[in-house]
Amino acid sequence: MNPISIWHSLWQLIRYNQRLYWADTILWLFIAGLPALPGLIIREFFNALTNESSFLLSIWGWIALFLGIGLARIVAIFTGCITKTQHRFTMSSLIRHNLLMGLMNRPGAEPLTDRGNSDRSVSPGAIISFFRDDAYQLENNVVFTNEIFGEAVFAVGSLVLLLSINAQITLLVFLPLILIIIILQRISDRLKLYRRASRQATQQVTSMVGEMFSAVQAIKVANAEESVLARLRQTCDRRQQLMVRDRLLTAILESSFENLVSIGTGVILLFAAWLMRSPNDSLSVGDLALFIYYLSYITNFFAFGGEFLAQTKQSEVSLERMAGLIDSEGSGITAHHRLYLKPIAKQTPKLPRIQSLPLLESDRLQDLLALNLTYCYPGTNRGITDVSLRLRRGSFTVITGQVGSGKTTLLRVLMGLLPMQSGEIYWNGQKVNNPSQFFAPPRSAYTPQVPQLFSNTLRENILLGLEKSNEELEMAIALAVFDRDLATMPNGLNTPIGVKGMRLSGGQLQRAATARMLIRQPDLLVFDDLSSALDVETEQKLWSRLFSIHSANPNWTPTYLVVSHRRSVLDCSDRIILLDRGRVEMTGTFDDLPSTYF
Ligand SMILES: Nc1ncnc2c1ncn2[C@@H]1O[C@H](COP(=O)(O)OP(=O)(O)OP(=O)(O)O)[C@@H](O)[C@H]1O
Repeated sequence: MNPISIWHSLWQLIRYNQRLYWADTILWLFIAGLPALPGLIIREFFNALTNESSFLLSIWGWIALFLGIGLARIVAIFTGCITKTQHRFTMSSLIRHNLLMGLMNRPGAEPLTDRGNSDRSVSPGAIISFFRDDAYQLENNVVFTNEIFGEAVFAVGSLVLLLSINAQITLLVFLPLILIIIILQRISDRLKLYRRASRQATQQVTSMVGEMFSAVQAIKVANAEESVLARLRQTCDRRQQLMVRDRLLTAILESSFENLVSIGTGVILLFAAWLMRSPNDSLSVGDLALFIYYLSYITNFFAFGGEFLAQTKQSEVSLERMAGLIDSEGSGITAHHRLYLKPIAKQTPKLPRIQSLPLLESDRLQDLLALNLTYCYPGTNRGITDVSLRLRRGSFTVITGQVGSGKTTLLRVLMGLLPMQSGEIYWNGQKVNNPSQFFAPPRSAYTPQVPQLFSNTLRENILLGLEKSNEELEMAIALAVFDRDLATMPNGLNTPIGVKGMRLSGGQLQRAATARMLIRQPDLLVFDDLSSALDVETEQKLWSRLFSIHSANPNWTPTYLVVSHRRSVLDCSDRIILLDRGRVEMTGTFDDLPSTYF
């Protein structure tokens, strides 16, 4: 994988909305540049006092001129705030969008890891620090570029002006710059090291808070409140130390740059004063005033530039972290995608409709072949090895085996939810190169042992943004044997089901997830052990409704792949795959199962 270039990434971000970027840049040029005008006025004013200027104004004229410039700057600042806010929001939205898309495109059951941190696993709680802090860091860095651009333009202008007044003194301004560059070079590794450590410490805290909240019951049952809190305190203390170290280094650097340029300015002015005392001095009082005024433009730019470079080093850490999380190059974080944000003074664009397009006839499942699928969980020899299977259109295949024999792993590898380490999958004879994107509705749908539902209404959970008629919704609910349960809910489909569906029973959760699956009318229906949450009668009813799909709807011929231990399910299967310690022990029918199985 190519190393990530922060400069290239910043350029990619700048290019995303160039109109907005340049509008903001021009406004910030005004904001940075308007204070330069008083410098010229000051020169004329002082020269007028010593009769060296032909630009004569009354005292009110001078005041009006200053006020006019001040007013223009206020207007520029207000307008600049609008463009700046929009630009900031656009930048962080793009980064967060890409981060989210990267996470969505990963094999869904693979644990999240931080490649930049020895492949340590990242808990869902810790993701916050990537989305919040790292995205913000990059956003800050991009918007800094147009401010620094404005500063640079005026610094160069000032430099030219000062060189024309006195080149000797002007060249002295480069002394602080040289020192700033030396300091930055020496400190850049440490800057990155401290930033990485503080980000990881934040990640540990958010991760622990997330785990604690999702395990409140377990903590209480174990009477472990004190020790969990002590551990949290320890993690927070460590974060505090690392954050202080990181912030302190940044603050020391910033103040060093500012002090360096201030001291440099002092030295230059002393030198200028000394020059003015010499008999062949060519510096007028107005020139000196102008010199003092414009000198700060150049020196401030150096201090600002130093801070910008230090910030860029820290952004490099953020970029590496985010790219490591989604296992992509840095370009994945800054890739251009449409965002549907509200533009300034325009209506918010409409989001595209989510439609489930029917499969082409040629794409419908006729034959699914998986050859030698192998996957071992990281750091273990557990998982599945060399598992092959074949599914024909309309068939009913059951995967069975002892607890821990690899049934769930096999389904996940086949569906692309875990990345296979070796093996091949063919859909109608065509090789499937990216199972995680291929095995999705309307080709296939999967209900895991513990389905994930969201804190929303039942309708939203089943549709997940899909546009379907009420009849289709009702049909999917009836097929999933959820109709009776629904009839007892006063708000029907508009019933909120609570966080992760906690207001539903285990069986209701599983059947709601089944309805979510069926409304998409997939060709391949994959279930992981429905019997874990359903009683025998409900499960039987569910199977009889699922098997009636084709007769009720001849355009839909589902193929079934299920994990089950239940005799009744095994008995009506076309094919059984018996797994043992991650390998296929037997492929056959119910009668072929070894007598020791039951
Ligand atoms: N995330 C994981 N990390 C490490 N090992 C795992 C992980 N998940 C499962 N395993 C191990 O992989 C093996 C297969 O697990 P799997 O969940 O596929 O079995 P299973 O047959 O579906 O079990 P069950 O009948 O309990 O659902 C087991 O030995 C299990 O301990």
